[in-house]
Amino acid sequence: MTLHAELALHRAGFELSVSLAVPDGGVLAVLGPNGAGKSTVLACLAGLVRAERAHVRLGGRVLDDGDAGVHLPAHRRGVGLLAQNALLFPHLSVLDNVAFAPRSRGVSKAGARDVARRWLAEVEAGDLADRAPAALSGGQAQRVAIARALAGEPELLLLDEPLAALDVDAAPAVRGVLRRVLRESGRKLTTVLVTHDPLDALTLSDHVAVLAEGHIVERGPIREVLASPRTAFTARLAGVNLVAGVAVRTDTGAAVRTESGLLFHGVPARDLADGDAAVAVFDPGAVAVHPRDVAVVGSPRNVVDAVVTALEPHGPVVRLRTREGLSADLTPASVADLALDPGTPVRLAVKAATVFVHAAPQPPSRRWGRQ
Ligand SMILES: Nc1ncnc2c1ncn2[C@@H]1O[C@H](COP(=O)(O)OP(=O)(O)OP(=O)(O)O)[C@@H](O)[C@H]1O
Repeated sequence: MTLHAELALHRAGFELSVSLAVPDGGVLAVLGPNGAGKSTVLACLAGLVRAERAHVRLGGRVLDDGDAGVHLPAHRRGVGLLAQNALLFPHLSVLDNVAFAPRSRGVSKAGARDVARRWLAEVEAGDLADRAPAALSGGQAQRVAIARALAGEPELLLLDEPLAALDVDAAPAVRGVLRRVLRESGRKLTTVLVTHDPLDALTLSDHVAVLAEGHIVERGPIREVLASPRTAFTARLAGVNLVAGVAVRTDTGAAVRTESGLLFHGVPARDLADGDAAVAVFDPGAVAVHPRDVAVVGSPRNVVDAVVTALEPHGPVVRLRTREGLSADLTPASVADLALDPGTPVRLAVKAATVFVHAAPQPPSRRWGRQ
């Protein structure tokens, strides 16, 4: 079922205003920093929190229509919610936990158990049917919780950080199960997934919406959003550098002027206009690191003084992080040659040809100001 939702509410120091659409069978990942409003969006969709302005439609059904005073209770929404923790009923066996949802829809006890067995097999937990929840590992319990959510035959599945509580050994298997049940051909399950983990977003979803301070600041196919990040949050997810400011046209292309007056030169996107909020995006591999006291050779357009804060292994290279928020990738040999340590002052150089300048979202306060 296609989901259309428009939600707005405010709390002390927090305003939420989002509209989102997920096509029939689509998986939308909602990403964003702590406190951005991700769980609040899910709670509104699940009917657990009542937004001040709410229009939510699932296929032909209206779940919320603030103007008409419609607010369906959670149990009448046809929505399955899977949280970080499995939250199984401790006094019921695994089989009866999963059978609970079809039972509540009026299916006979034997029929509900058949449905439960089918779903347990689907999540590779058929052999756990007779266990008590207390006798399950975290990964097993979460698989059972997936089966329980799906046995209710929801039209909309809401996943709130479904892998976050699992250890690194258990998460991949459960991710694999989720991926399979979400992608199963012929199943038209519309899903909204809240996650902090870009890997979950990449492996489980088709589209992504990035939420910041209660507003969607980026959205689109996940690979496109990560390829052209417009906010620091998405840049960090994508592992690239991002410098924010205002677009300035130059003789050779464009630059971003930062709040401190620094100009960052690069190749402009086609739709960029002077004065737009803009970001300069570049790969840590494109950043050359020099000692502070030696003149930079060649003619890179962008030269920034920085101070090393951390050196981290990153595959075959070492990722250098700086107090100024920029990262650079170096070989271990260069780190040794340059005698780099936290606290070392350095000079970073980036060629304009490796920097992409494109429009950024307006800060929420400015957007509000215009409405
Ligand atoms: N029950 C509540 N009562 C009052 N304020 C709340 C409540 N729940 C959340 N908030 C506030 O609403 C804002 C959005 O919180 P929400 O939990 O939706 O963010 P989130 O993006 O899910 O964050 P996280 O990634 O940390 O889980 C935050 O400012 C939070 O402090």
